[in-house]
Amino acid sequence: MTRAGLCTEEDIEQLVTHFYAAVRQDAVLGPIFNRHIDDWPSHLSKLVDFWSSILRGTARFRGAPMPAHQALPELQPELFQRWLRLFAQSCAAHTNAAMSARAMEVAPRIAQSLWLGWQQCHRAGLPEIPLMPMEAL
Ligand code: HEM
Repeated sequence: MTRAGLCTEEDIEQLVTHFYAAVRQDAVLGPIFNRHIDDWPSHLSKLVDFWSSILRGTARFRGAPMPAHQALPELQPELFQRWLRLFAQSCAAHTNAAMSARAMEVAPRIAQSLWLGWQQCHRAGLPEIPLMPMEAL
């Protein structure tokens, strides 16, 4: 299967829309996202580009996730874990199981990398706090 054959743009739009609707309703993550994001349509469009680049190899994404997350002062491992649990729920609810499986391989690795980068920025010299493995969430 080519990478573009894994899923359609519509599949990705559905996943991103479902996930960020859940995020915005989440008691803990919702207020953080709503504090930092003024323009939701533009955020969702950027996230569709992000996942399209990863899952379909379209190379459309032009952002910089590491500095964007390092600029969020309130990040903690529990927040990444909560993000991953919600993302897993949105993936499980999607009709394209192959796409969801791939997204769930990639998302924990990106979360780990963003959390490591955040700690290097905000906890330099302190012991690294690991994220819990996905199976334990
Ligand atoms: C604790 C968990 C997370 C929180 C609270 C969070 C929050 C945010 C917020 C508020 C923004 C917008 C920043 C801005 O435009 O000023 C953002 C951007 C973004 N997030 Fe997250 N995020 C989390 C985890 C993740 C993970 C695990 C991924 C990927 C798997 C991800 C992917 C992205 C991407 C691609 C952007 C756009 C970055 C850019 O503008 O270049 N986020 N996130």
